[in-house]
Amino acid sequence: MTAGDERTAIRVGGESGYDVVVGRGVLAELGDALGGSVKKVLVVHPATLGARAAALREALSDRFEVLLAEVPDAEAGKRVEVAAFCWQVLGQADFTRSDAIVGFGGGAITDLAGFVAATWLRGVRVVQVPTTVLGMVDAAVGGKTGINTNEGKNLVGVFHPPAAVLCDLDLLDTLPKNEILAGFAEIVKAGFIRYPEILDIVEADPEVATDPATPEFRRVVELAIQMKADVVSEDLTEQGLREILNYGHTLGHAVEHAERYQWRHGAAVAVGMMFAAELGRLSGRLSDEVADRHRRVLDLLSLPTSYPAGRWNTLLATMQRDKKSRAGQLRFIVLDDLAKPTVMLAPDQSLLFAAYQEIGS
Ligand SMILES: NC(=O)c1ccc[n+]([C@@H]2O[C@H](COP(=O)([O-])OP(=O)(O)OC[C@H]3O[C@@H](n4cnc5c(N)ncnc54)[C@H](O)[C@@H]3O)[C@@H](O)[C@H]2O)c1
Ligand SMILES: O=C(O)C(=O)C[C@@H](O)[C@H](O)[C@H](O)COP(=O)(O)O
Ligand SMILES: [Zn+2]
Repeated sequence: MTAGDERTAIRVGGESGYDVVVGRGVLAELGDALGGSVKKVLVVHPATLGARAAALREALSDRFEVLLAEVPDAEAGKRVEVAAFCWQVLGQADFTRSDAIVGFGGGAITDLAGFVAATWLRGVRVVQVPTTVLGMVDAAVGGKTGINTNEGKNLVGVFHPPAAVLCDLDLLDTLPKNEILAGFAEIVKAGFIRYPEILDIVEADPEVATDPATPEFRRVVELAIQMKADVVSEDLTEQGLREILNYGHTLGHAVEHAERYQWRHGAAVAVGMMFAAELGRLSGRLSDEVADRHRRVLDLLSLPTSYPAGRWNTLLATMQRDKKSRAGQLRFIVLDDLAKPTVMLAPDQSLLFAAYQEIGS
């Protein structure tokens, strides 16, 4: 790993291995990443990135026939109607199995584009070009694709690894600060479950850590990607180890659903990690010191650490529908210590409620 400006390639192993490339200007590698046998390319993007998507089409046009699909922003794009719109575009353009899709946007877009690629003709090539911090460190890596339903978050999806992930840090120049901070929730997650060095860097100076121009930013981004790459290399389809990536997500997804997706995913995960830390503390697994560190680090990043106390019943009902719940039993990732995540199966209702009271506002 590097802290400088050069290109880094982080390998994801498994049956169909691929590189996650990080650096400035790496978008120029897209043509090669798509590959020589591809003829047509569909770039899925939100309106915010319309001008950049048009420039991308121009840059690729000497090698490929490039189509653009502008889709609704953020969670509004992760709907079956939007996937159907993309399928229609692919059908009308006679896309074959040797053509490819590019997800060009934040995590919502890469989830949608990956899902469309996984389902079109039972699976075509996808190259992910994440344009948010969250997309780079988490969503675009690992092949988990999906859309939401009225009942909950990511309830429909397929594991479909990308052919490559290009994280061009130049794309972050236009990303608003609150989006950078939301992405840091997943980076902090990587800090708690695998690389405490991330927490040290954020605590040392959160301004420096969250500034895409600094080596500290590059370091935490690469550590988070490395963590995810290692985990999904070992367990693509979440038979075991991969579950740790859900730290903070059981409650986090329920918060997103309760807020009708008006909260950033990262903000909801921040609250979810606070809840998981309290579950760990109250069950006697986690020290006060590590539990308290959650609040300190998330506060430094201006991420939320509490949620209105009266919403428990709604959140509980949504958590029961989460895909981590099995045979009616809730599952949470909790910590025994820093970098020691484990599964807590079917915790007592009174423990859950007590943990929720601790984060209630
Ligand atoms: N598949 C996975 O493993 C995985 C992992 C983590 C999160 N996710 C999913 O990712 C989604 C959240 O991703 P997100 O936080 O990137 O949100 P997002 O995709 O909604 O993007 C956030 C906002 O940033 C804007 N934007 C994107 N790139 C920009 C740029 N370069 N400049 C200016 N604006 C830009 C978008 O238009 C959008 O309004 C959630 O749906 C979550 O479930 C998936
Ligand atoms: O890649 C994973 O696995 C994760 O759990 C990463 C999470 O950050 C991400 O939000 C993921 O989409 C959640 O997965 P889900 O299966 O709980 O929907
Ligand atoms: Zn997440």
